[in-house]
Amino acid sequence: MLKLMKRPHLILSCRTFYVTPKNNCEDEPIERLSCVEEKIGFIGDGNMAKAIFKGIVNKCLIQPNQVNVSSPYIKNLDVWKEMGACVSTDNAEIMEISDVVFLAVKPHILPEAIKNIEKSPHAANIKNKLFLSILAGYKISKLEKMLSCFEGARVVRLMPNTPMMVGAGCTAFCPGHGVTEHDLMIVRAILEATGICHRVPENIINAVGALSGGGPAFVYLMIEALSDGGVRMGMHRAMASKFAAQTVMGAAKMVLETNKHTGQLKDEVCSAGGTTIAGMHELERGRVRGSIMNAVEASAKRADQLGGQ
Ligand SMILES: NC(=O)C1=CN([C@@H]2O[C@H](COP(=O)(O)OP(=O)(O)OC[C@H]3O[C@@H](n4cnc5c(N)ncnc54)[C@H](OP(=O)(O)O)[C@@H]3O)[C@@H](O)[C@H]2O)C=CC1
Ligand SMILES: O=C(O)[C@@H]1CCC=N1
Repeated sequence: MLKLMKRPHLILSCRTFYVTPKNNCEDEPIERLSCVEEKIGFIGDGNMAKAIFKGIVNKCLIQPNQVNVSSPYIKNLDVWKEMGACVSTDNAEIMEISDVVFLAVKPHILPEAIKNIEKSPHAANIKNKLFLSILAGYKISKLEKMLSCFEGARVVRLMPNTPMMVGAGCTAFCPGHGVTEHDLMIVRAILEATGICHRVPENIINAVGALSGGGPAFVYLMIEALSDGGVRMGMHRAMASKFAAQTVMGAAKMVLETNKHTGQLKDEVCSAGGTTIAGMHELERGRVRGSIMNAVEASAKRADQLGGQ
């Protein structure tokens, strides 16, 4: 609260929530910001950076001109300029002019992306930055070591997903050393404006990445397969795809809003001797459950490899 006294505009825009801690969650009662005044930078301008940008701008948490973005090819940054962001091919410049810096490159690119920044003329002004890493696999200790050349650098490791773009994201985060209460307020403001988030211990972040970080891809495959099945049985593609997506969204809402066990919800659809149980039998024969569990396990193990653990 002491820090907020110096920032009266933030006190005016605070709401207080309490999130009940659950297994694997380390959520704390904390004041919430309804707008973020800091400059937000993205090192890397790919799919995930765009999803976060669109998600927070759509919710008016920030204005587009608060955002700075860098990546190697100026032509690729035109789309960001059109959206109102400030762009550069110089990662050091974007770090200098931003308060909060998303590290949004592919994991194997990070060393190259920050390699020469220390020697750049901008380096002296890269102080007291909050770095938000969305990189799969990279441990906080490794990131803190890589960024230790920047005075006052703090790191929060996040595992987001692309549905943040449409306000339906799902992110776990884990703060590193020296992260302040105000840093956490910024992190929560960004993540809650774009979906749900929970603070977790770092040792489960790779599991989260496998389930919800990459999970949308698994679900798109399922939607496509449902749609293909509908087409095979005579539906037109456009209708089949729309019905498949709406069905997945409806089923997800039932799980989230009825509080019923998924097994019970499944039983409520399967009539005795009916149509759905005939389809369920095929899915079980195809070992769909085991395949999905294996997919999550393989993704989590790959994240361990990417992080060199
Ligand atoms: N996609 C997802 O659903 C999720 C991704 N993540 C993580 O997010 C990170 C980014 O993934 P994603 O957005 O999918 O990847 P993308 O490939 O879409 O984006 C990476 C971006 O980094 C740019 N880039 C390449 N080299 C540099 C450099 N030296 N300096 C600055 N920028 C550079 C690329 O530019 P160019 O294309 O011109 O090479 C590209 O725009 C990854 O670490 C991933 O693990 C986490 C959760 C979900
Ligand atoms: O596929 C990947 O490596 C990234 C991390 C989670 C989702 N996409």
